[in-house]
Amino acid sequence: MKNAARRAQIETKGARLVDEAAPGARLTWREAEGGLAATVVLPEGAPDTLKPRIEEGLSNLGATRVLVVEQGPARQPSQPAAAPRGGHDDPLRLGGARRTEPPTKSRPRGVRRVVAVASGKGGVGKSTVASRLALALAEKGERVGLLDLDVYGPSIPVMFGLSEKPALRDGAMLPLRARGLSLLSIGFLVAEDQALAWRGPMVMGAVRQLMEEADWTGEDGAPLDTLVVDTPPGTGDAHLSMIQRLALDAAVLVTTPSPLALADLRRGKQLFERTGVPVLGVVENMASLPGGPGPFGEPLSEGDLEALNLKRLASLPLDAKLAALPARTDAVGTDLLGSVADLVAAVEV
Ligand SMILES: Nc1ncnc2c1ncn2[C@@H]1O[C@H](COP(=O)(O)OP(=O)(O)OP(=O)(O)O)[C@@H](O)[C@H]1O
Repeated sequence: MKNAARRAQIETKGARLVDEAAPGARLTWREAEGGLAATVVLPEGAPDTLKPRIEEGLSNLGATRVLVVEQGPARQPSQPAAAPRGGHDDPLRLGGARRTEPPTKSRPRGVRRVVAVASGKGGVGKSTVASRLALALAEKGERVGLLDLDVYGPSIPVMFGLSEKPALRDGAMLPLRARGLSLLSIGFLVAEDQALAWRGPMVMGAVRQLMEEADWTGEDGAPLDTLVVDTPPGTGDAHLSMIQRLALDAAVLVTTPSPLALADLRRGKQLFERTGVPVLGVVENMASLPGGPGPFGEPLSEGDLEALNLKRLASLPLDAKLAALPARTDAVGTDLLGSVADLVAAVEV
């Protein structure tokens, strides 16, 4: 916003308005759409009537965009993000080159529990595990959503045969439905082959929209029990910046048993724990073929996992049924993740 005096006026009046309406709420501003966008985090348990009041008040003051969210359950404070730097770890500069303040964690609207599925490298089966885990939770009677934030290769649209753009309700993006799941993907907002060509801030804008401006509440008004998040592969700044913005309740790591897996697992575990997110353990993928080890060699040893203080949650074989799209209506491997689903369903929120 060019006019500094006007900006200062909006910020001051906005701060007073939020302070009076909801003492203890946090208000942050950022430049957006040629003006000022506001994000307000209300204290846990704030009455629902506050949100529209604050949205209207700040819009009337001149905010171009207002997002009001409720604080998730208390957890360890997160470390500020490492300085964004681009380069190998962050080719899209998703770290947010212009960020000047630590990000605010937000809990997606209409969601009780958020679980990330993550891997240090691409192609290890993260989306395969995320989609089967979501279906396995749904088979257990949970209301489940799957959020695909994999900017490097969003697979959910193809996996579930979806190509429509999400509808909007009161400015919030509504998930699509398939196989009993609520689904949103970066691939619904941008064609898969275009995602990498996008400039970093544009990609981050789409990611933010999916994380903060979606409403997962069902048509009957009930929230999701669990939102499974398929995160982009990696343990760099891009990843850190993304997970710092989501109020995650737990994470599941996915790996193949390659010699480099241990270093990846260590980095992945550290990344989540640095931001106060408990890691439930590891799903080892493509770990075996009938009668022997899989293409990546022997499974990870108990000793190695113990040294990392990580539990093996499941060990999936290289199997055509896991290569099949989860949109198929017959069983496609959810049985293999049943115990992981039990563990996730037991995560207290
Ligand atoms: N256990 C398995 N058995 C057979 N095929 C598998 C198995 N796990 C994954 N695949 C196949 O391997 C490919 C990569 O899997 P997937 O897309 O899940 O990996 P990813 O880690 O999410 O990759 P990306 O980082 O590119 O998103 C897919 O074609 C998938 O069907």
